[in-house]
Amino acid sequence: MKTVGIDNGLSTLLYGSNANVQLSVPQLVEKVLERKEGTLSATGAVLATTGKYTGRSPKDKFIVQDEISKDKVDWGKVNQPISEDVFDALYNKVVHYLENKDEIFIFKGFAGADEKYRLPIQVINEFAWHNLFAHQLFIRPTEEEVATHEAGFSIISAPTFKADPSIDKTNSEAFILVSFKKRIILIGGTEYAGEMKKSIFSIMNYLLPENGILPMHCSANVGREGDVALFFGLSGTGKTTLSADPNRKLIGDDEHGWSNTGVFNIEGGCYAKCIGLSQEKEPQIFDSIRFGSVLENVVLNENSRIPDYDDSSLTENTRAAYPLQAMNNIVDPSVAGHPTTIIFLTADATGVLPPISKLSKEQAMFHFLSGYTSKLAGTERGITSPQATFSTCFGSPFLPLPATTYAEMLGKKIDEHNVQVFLVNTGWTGGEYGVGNRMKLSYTRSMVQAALEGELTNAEFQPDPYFGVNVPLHVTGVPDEVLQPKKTWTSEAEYDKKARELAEKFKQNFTKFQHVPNNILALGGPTV
Ligand SMILES: Nc1ncnc2c1ncn2[C@@H]1O[C@H](COP(=O)(O)OP(=O)(O)O)[C@@H](O)[C@H]1O
Ligand SMILES: C=C(OP(=O)(O)O)C(=O)O
Ligand SMILES: [Mn+2]
Repeated sequence: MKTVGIDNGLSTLLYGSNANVQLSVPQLVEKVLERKEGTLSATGAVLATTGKYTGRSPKDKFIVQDEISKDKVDWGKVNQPISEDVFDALYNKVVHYLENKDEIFIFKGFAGADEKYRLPIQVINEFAWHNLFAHQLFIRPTEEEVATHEAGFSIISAPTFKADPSIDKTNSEAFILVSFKKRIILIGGTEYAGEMKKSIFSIMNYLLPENGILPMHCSANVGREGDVALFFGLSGTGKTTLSADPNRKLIGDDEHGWSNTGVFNIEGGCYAKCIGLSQEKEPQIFDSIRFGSVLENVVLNENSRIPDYDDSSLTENTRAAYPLQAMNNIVDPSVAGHPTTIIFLTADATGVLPPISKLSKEQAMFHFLSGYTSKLAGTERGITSPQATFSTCFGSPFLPLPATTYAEMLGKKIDEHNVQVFLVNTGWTGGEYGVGNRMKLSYTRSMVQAALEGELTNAEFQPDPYFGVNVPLHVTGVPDEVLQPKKTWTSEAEYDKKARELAEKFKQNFTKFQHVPNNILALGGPTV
């Protein structure tokens, strides 16, 4: 990908005497312990807590509105504008702040596993553990690549620098600012490491389409026959969990690009939610949490240093960050062919969407643009129980361009490669949130397996009475009644009421897509 070398006054940070450049994992672990930023778990993972900000803070995220971004970005609540002056003033303060620290940490690497499209990035951190996170999550360069590395985008992260909204014109003490002109992401006031990875994803969502590549908020894996599957979904819907499959090689757990030759991971590591994690239910993830992994807001037993994954006292959004290489079943480098199956994951808190259904082309476009799901507890600030949301492309917080840009690209690719698309509800069953329960993970896994291994190709289907999507009557490993939401509710009348309400919400939400062809709603939307 085309890149520009940036200096932008960064040289005082990059070449300052306090700069620790490209430390190795063990060196970073030592730094974390020496600086008392974190502690060590029984398996050698580094544990850090993040204080007040234990999830992303969307209200504190801004994009600089300048001549480059002005007419491209889909401005609004997700992509809030700030002026160049505001950015520059904060930028100068943060650089000055970091110049005066005893030590800072710099990682150079890449975003994008396909060498043709990769973006050289550098991450400049106040915290050693954040730099370790960058090392684990982004793509590591070889020694030769470091020597010639010229960053095309930089993250500067100074969590202990707090903005003053009245002077700095931010929303709070925390800020995540992106300048496409200066090619800088400036983060302050928050210690949540996820801001770094998701802001690189956000800029890739801006840059990749310029090269004809579709960026996607999805996980990806590949089966024995080379069959690639994508799992789109908002946070907590199961991208990471369901893509870690002993029968399939992992490509990546969260962010991918789809080029003319196939899909590639944007990252080099995974960032798994680990609340309730157990070796029995999620062995691949559990066993990847080893030396140098980062555990964020996980509580350890004081003595044994064994993580208590059931402890949500710091947040529901506890996380583990580890490199792909920590898993034993991966594609390396994370590049593969065109997908044959796409799964849209939704966590429906109303419990009316069927747990698995097959979508027509129009239904696929309708559901991709709708992006109906729930925000689950913890990932975003202020969310403490599932909250229904329509998140375009199953990733609206990360999309600088209009949703239709991505949807049109996806539609073309689905046609061109004859991809089958399923909608999988990993959310509630037997009633809405509070009454019913979350779908059993083992059932969801069986449904996914059926979709990926051809069991559903010639299966018997019945259209859902409200959404028209095709629901299979049988799936190996799943009781038949689980497949029909109505049969799982104690009151059929209650189910009908909720389903109708949700269908209405879908239609209401879709009115925002004025320029989308009518047949998408007519043929792809609710049937009531
Ligand atoms: N039926 C289900 N399908 C997928 N995940 C489930 C299911 N039921 C519970 N979970 C839990 O929900 C969480 C999904 O998180 P994760 O896979 O990290 O989501 P994402 O990667 O999309 O953010 C995990 O903690 C997983 O154990
Ligand atoms: C890290 C995040 O998402 P995911 O759960 O999809 O990894 C996030 O949304 O901050
Ligand atoms: Mn994930």
